Amino acid sequence: MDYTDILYAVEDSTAIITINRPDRYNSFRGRTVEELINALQRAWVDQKVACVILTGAGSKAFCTGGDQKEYVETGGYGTSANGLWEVETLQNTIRDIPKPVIAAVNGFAIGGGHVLHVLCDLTIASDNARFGQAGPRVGSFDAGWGTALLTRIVGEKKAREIWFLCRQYTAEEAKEMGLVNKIVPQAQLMTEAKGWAAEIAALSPTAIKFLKYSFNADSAHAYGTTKMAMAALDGFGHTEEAMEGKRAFVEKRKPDFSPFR
Ligand SMILES: CC(C)(COP(=O)(O)OP(=O)(O)OC[C@H]1O[C@@H](n2cnc3c(N)ncnc32)[C@H](O)[C@@H]1OP(=O)(O)O)[C@@H](O)C(=O)NCCC(=O)NCCSC(=O)c1cc(O)c2ccccc2c1O
Repeated sequence: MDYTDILYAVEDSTAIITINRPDRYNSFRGRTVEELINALQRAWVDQKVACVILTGAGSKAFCTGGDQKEYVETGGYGTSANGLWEVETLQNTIRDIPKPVIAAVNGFAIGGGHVLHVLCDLTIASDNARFGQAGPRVGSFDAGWGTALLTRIVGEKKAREIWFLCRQYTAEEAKEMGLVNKIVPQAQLMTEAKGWAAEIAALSPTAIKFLKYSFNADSAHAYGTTKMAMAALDGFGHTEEAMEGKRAFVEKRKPDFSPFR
């Protein structure tokens, strides 16, 4: 597959997947999601690869979730070549790939982009990183993994705060919540992430695989909620309420959800 929205490289034993849409703050559309799944599958089968780093191009954003401009312009995020919108498959692939995935968060991890880092096994953040959910502000909800795993990491009250208030949190605040393993200056982010990946590469891949699957098994029940939420979003995304949120973002104004209470 030729990539337009991401970059893929293998350095030593680490696959580096970079979302490459900096002009859209590395938000994703159907094509991006399809390419990310393909890249993760390449890393999955490549025997040289022990670990994956997921990051974003440029200095502003790791990933800001669904491409709101695309949605307002075209009525959707677009699909894969097979006609499916495969974000659920992307999320499951991050969980299922038997190799650790390290999020190297180099700026905003917001909305569906925040959920991607939550799904990653480890998160290294640059000192300018900002974390948060945005769904309720733009008429969306990336629930399931996005709520259940977040709750496991930060606890019920904080997870509800993150989703219900749509605030942004600094790298330090995210680390205090347990969302981040380490913070480094932005210039050192990839070196640090590659260092962690190299440490993992020196260990038994089979032990790592079964440990990852063991961690996953303990939260696997949330898959059902993810399916329900994604199916519900299919219907909700085109409602006037949801479109008010998306249009407001693109038009750079506050949304008015008052007619929908
Ligand atoms: C990330 C921000 C907080 C940054 O704010 P800041 O003020 O610093 O910068 P700007 O807002 O001016 O942004 C700079 C520039 O980038 C463009 N941009 C940023 N984010 C996006 C985006 N998500 N889509 C498209 N474009 C984006 C922005 O328009 C500016 O461009 P200019 O041309 O004007 O210079 C802030 O940008 C922000 O809040 N961004 C939006 C975050 C957001 O709402 N994300 C989507 C949430 S919904 C979602 O992610 C989602 C996930 C799923 O998995 C789904 C699954 C199934 C169905 C639906 C899903 C879904 O909706």
